[in-house]
Amino acid sequence: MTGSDGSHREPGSDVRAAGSASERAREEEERAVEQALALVGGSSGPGRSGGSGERPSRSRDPRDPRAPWDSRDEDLNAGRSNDSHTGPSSAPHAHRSSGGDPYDGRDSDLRDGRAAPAPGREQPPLPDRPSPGDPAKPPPPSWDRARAVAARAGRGGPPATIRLPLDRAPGHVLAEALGALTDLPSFDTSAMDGWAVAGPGPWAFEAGAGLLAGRGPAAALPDGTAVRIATGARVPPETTAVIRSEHAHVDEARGLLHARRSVVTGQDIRPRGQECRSGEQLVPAGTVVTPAVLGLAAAAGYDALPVVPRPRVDILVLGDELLNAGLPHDGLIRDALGPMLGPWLRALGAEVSGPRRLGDDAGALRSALTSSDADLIVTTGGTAAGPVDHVHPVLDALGAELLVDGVAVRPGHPMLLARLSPDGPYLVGLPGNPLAAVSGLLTLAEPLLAGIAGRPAQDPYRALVHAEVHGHPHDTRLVPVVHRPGRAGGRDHVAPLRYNGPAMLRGIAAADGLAVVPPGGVRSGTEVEILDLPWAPATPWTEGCFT
Ligand SMILES: Nc1nc2c(c(=O)[nH]1)N[C@H]1C(S)=C(S)[C@@H](COP(=O)(O)OP(=O)(O)OC[C@H]3O[C@@H](n4cnc5c(N)ncnc54)[C@H](O)[C@@H]3O)O[C@H]1N2
Ligand code: MOO
Repeated sequence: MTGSDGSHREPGSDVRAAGSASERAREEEERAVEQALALVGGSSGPGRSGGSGERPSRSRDPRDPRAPWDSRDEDLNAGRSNDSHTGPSSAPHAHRSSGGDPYDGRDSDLRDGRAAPAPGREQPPLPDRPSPGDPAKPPPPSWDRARAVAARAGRGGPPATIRLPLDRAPGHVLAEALGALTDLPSFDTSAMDGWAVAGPGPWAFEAGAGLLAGRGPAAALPDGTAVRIATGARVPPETTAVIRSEHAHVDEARGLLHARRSVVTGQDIRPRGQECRSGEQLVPAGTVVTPAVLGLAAAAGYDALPVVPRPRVDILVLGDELLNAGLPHDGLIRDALGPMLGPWLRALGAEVSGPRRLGDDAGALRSALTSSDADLIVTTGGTAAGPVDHVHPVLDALGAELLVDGVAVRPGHPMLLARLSPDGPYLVGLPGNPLAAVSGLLTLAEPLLAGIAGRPAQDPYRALVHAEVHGHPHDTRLVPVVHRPGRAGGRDHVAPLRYNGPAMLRGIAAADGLAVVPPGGVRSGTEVEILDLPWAPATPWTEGCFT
């Protein structure tokens, strides 16, 4: 397999000056570390990145349900500041030159030797580069265009509909609008435990349990009388109000009921049809079936729901160097993608089979592709032009149509989208570098699956960022970020995370989104487009997130 990140320094590969001469020197060094961290978005808090007191806000949804923040960012900060003084992992930030932190993606982005543009600065046009392995290939599509192609491909087929019993419907997308099958409530209902009364009081009443929920219709209530009633019971005809038991005085001796406060006609009665009338649309087609939608559907009379079947996805993991268990040894490494992709794809609404580990075996890949009955095959690794990178040659041999062959995005530029045959499965080829694979998953697989599943595309939104994020000279960068609340009247913002190199998962593991950084980069205090990760609190619900 092709090694892609030979130029990366591993955390700790830079050596910090040990044993500073004086306390002041140490303080100065600490300040320098903080400044370096701020430049790569690894710093947070007052006086570090931004530090102006202005807090950018998550601008998508003012009703953002994100809970007030817990210890997450404190933990991250603690980790960082500890690292910056004692841990090996921050050493590169302390001593790197302004040329680039190995973990902000710049060094891998700069294999062609061009300098990273300063955020927000206009870039001169650059000549087209050859794509991996094939100098004759046209330049790859932009990140936006690649996503649009994938989304359109997903929406291409005729929408399928199945009916699933309620307990199997969560996480699916409604194929049709849900109309109420009944009025809700379906009869006039008491909203409180108390007394149903007719006309002005006091009211004569009879002893006994009175009217309970779930019983048949009661006789009409004569004027001047009252009957005990439970919450949820049918209100008898001619009832003018319900009086809560705590607002009623019962004169047992005289058999009379008195109201302790004035009675308003209709009080504490839920009239039939208050929430909806039969046939009224409750939720539109395309809605994800959440637990709340299930409850509403059940209340409105549904036993089964019309939904779009989940897209079926086969995962094929390529690479002879991969281990399924234990510690890396003898040049072999753990497969990080097999364990990650199944749950991630389920969270995107897919029904997943695999991962199957095929090694670097073109024959095995070919027969796995031709025998698959999935809607989408996701492969990992083997997308580049190394001696055992078999994805392109096998797709060529099968006559597959390449819809996207490389994308102008870092990491992940060798990702691809193909269709094996006009009616056959799609294939998303994820690069082997783990963060590059995440990039391919969100750039190509996510919009394709959303299209197949009838799921509405994630609304793009922007959030403020309190750090400069450097851009690649000509490609979009996807950078792991975490949302942070504004404190002390400040505004919510996102903090870019370190350890965002193509071969690293440490940054994305702490992230709840990816910043979409345009080639010009992003200046501190401005907004950047955010792609939510499936576990971000505001992401549309899917069953996969909960199972
Ligand atoms: N001549 C060129 N070579 C490469 C280029 C290029 O432009 N020209 N691009 C590099 C980039 S960027 C990437 S990304 C990789 C993509 O290569 P492949 O998709 O062929 O991936 P592999 O070579 O199979 O693996 C790359 C890297 O990732 C490790 N890997 C693979 N699978 C896994 C896994 N399941 N879990 C953890 N790690 C995995 C693998 O061992 C390699 O280190 O191509 C570059 N080359
Ligand atoms: O830069 Mo590659 O696309 O490692 O991901």
